[in-house]
Amino acid sequence: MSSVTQPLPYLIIDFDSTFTQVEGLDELADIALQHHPEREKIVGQIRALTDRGMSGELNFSESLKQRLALLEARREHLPLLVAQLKTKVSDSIVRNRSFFERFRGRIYIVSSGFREFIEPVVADFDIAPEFVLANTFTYDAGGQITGFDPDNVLSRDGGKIEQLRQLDLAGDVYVLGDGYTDYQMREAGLANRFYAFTENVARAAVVAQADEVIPSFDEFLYQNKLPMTLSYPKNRISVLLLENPDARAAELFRQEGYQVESVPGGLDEDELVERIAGVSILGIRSKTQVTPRVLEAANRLIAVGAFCIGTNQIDLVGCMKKGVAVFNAPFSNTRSVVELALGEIIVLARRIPDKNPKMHQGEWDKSARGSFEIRGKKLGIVGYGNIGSQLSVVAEAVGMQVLYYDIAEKLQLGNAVKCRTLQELLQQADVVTLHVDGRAENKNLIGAEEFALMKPGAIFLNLSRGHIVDIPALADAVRSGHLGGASIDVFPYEPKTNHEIFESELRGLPNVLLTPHIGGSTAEAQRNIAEFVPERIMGYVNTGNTQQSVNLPNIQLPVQQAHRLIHLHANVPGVLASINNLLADHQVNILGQYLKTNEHIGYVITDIDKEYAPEVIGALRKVEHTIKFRVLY
Ligand SMILES: NC(=O)C1=CN([C@@H]2O[C@H](COP(=O)(O)OP(=O)(O)OC[C@H]3O[C@@H](n4cnc5c(N)ncnc54)[C@H](O)[C@@H]3O)[C@@H](O)[C@H]2O)C=CC1
Ligand SMILES: O=C(O)C(=O)COP(=O)(O)O
Repeated sequence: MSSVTQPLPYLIIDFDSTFTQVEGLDELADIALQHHPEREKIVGQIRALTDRGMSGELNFSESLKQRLALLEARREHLPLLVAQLKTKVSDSIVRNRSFFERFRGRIYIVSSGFREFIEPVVADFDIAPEFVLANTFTYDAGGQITGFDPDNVLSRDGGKIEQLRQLDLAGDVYVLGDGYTDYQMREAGLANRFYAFTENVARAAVVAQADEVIPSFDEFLYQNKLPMTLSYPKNRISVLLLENPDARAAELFRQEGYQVESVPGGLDEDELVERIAGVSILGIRSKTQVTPRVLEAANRLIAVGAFCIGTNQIDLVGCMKKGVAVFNAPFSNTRSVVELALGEIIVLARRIPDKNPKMHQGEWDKSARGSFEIRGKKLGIVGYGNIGSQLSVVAEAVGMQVLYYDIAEKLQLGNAVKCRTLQELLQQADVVTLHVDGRAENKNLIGAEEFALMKPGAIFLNLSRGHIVDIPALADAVRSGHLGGASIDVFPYEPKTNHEIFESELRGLPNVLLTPHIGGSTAEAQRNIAEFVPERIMGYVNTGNTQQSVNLPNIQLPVQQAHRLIHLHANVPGVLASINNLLADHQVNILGQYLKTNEHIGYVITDIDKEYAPEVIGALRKVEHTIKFRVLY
């Protein structure tokens, strides 16, 4: 509920690459040269000239003259251009359309572009022709654009300065633009402030001169306490991505208007403590530990995205108590792990890990010794969750008999047989594969005793978490020949980057297949994860929806009505009553309310009418036991 406290300054807004995402003349060239054999070359030349003009490298009228000469455009191309530009208005301008309508008469478009295409585009935003100051084209008798009206001040060097001087505006003047000529109005003392608008293009020479750099129009409105469509500028949401999630993740966050930074590889605790201040969204994979110390240093964290399945690396309760939502991708790489597990079972059953290196050394070792089919063999799945149960289906399809053991009651798929104890499973299975989650209690779930229970010659797989298996005990079981082979994808310590050496006593053991934690590393899985997690996080930021959050009470919310109050609080009696009493005292009309609690926190969402006194918000922030509070509109 921002309210305008002072008269709006005059806003001088540039058109090309500010009001719209693109340069009008570049687009016109695209249209006019559509069937020209050298179209790409000429469009490229025009773009280069635009850039040189915008960054101050080439004087403006020269750049304009050269561009128009290359253009070969005609009058009938202009309606096409206008239609195209209407679809390319900058997102944050479109979002705040009502601002332009409300402040009609205070906003000028001052542009070295051309009135013929600017006027109809900005008319949709209630900007009248007399508030558009721009060049005009000249045409020959046949309708070909021949140049520009040289009497127009805007066609000359320093044209914007002269134009603004002629306007002689009384009161504060703020200029918003992406080009050097926009800054020059401020330099000439005709504007009080220059805002470099970087939503579409950021030019270093321009940014360097700006009073403020605004990655969106929302940011301008927010800084000046002006009414805006969003409750918070998205460009203020900063994302830190670690461990190389698929590039699609950064792309989606950027499209949303967030500021994204990526660090290849992982960061250790100290490094992350250093980096986390100011970060709103942290994206990690299985390696990065989000510890209590990291959370203590996280002063703006809204959400953590685990771009994987496992979340044992995250202090989930600590996040919850801080009101930080954690989301993962619970099924995006399930199939990838299953396929790898199945392949490994076959590869180990044929002793390929021994045979393959020999072949590379030139040694021909043809023999059936120790090799067997997997058809009819017993596969023991420990942990019958999403991966375990999917593997069960696929393994039966290739003729294996499936046994499983899970601490939770699970739906038995196909002909799988449930074991009542882990020991029962270990004693019967020809192949034992681990798919439990990485909870701390599972540390060393499989050690010397468990290996001893397995059948002689049994094959063992771990694609779950490294700490589940006692590695020295596994190495002994392989060395002694008790195990027929093993395939290990996850390790108690895993290198932070691809440049670090992998150390393990499993290296060099017979019929042992070692993989660098790649169970979920397929193009399909990584792409799916990179879409799934950002979508959940952006949904949470935009609507408060916590569905599929792994640590906050899950509420799937209906479409927001008017304004939405989002309140996370310690789960102690009386908080909901305090909120509702406060709303009642201020006569706020509640349109809908949704509450869910768990043992630590309560999550309450209240949709209210738009009309309320602004002090309600301040009072709600102060409700005792509040962890996080925000308003969405
Ligand atoms: N190698 C890799 O690249 C990947 C590894 N993973 C790991 O696989 C794990 C499992 O993934 P999902 O099947 O999706 O998880 P899930 O949560 O659906 O299944 C885990 C199952 O293990 C059971 N469980 C936990 N502790 C147990 C124990 N001590 N004994 C028997 N059962 C136990 C749970 O009750 C649950 O049914 C993940 O938590 C992750 O650590 C996941 C994806 C890729
Ligand atoms: O999904 C998981 O839990 C995994 O173990 C995969 O982890 P990663 O994304 O490869 O670090």
